Amino acid sequence: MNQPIKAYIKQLVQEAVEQSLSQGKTAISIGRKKYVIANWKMNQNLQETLSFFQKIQDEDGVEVVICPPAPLLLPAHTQIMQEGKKLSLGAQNVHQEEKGAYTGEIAANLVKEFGCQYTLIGHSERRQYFQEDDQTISLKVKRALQEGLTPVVCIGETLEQKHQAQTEKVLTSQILLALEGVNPADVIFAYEPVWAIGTGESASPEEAQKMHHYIRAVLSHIDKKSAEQIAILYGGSVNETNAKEYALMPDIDGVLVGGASLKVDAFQKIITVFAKGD
Ligand SMILES: O=C(CO)COP(=O)(O)O
Repeated sequence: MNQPIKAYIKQLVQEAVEQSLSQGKTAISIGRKKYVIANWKMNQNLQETLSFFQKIQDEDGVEVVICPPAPLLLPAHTQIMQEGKKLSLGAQNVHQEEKGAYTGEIAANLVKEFGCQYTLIGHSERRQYFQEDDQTISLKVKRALQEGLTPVVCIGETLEQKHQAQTEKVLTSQILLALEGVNPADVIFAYEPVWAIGTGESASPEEAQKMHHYIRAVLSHIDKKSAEQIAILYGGSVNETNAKEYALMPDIDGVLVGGASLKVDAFQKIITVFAKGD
């Protein structure tokens, strides 16, 4: 990273920390749309998917998005249409190019055609196992928007970065690079501390709120109005028992759920928590 960007990030971190500390609470915490998003990762087969969509119920006041593995998008879409439910679909990843010789990759326009309105971008598992860096993620965000998909950009620090007190710096850099050349209002962010994913060790609601507030403070440096509107979701070991505590936090606008989204009953309870509000 070049020096001017580094200096800019440092200045942003300082200002955002000060703003975050001085306000304590975000002024505008109501009126934002709520989201409950399921990330099935590489789980569920066709039969399990059809059965899930038969059983799961939409609820007013919350946008429910399911992100199944790519080959299950079309059957899921068909099932949702048949059931007439208000459920949305998201891809777990899309490629940054429109089309071409990229064996095994997934085109954004194709998932859109298969009924997706959303796509996850930059999940930590993509960053870790598929070497996705912030530059690639930035291109993917642009591609998703070009194809009419809403990107759900995943950001978060590793355990090592947390221990080195790097969290704010990491998040700031991830946010700035993801939003390069993009209208922030078109994006959803998911704060997923890497150390909390699939470990059963979730960030406490207070800890998550603090980071969400920080993320919103960084966003307000880019565009104050958008920052008040952007949904910031928490992800990392969310389940039907702890969801309520996150829902009570003013800067947490929903959750991105892995393991607990595979079980209809658990996931339905999480939807209800966010539909009812606090
Ligand atoms: O990675 C996640 C969602 O994208 C979180 O996974 P878990 O809910 O299984 O921790």
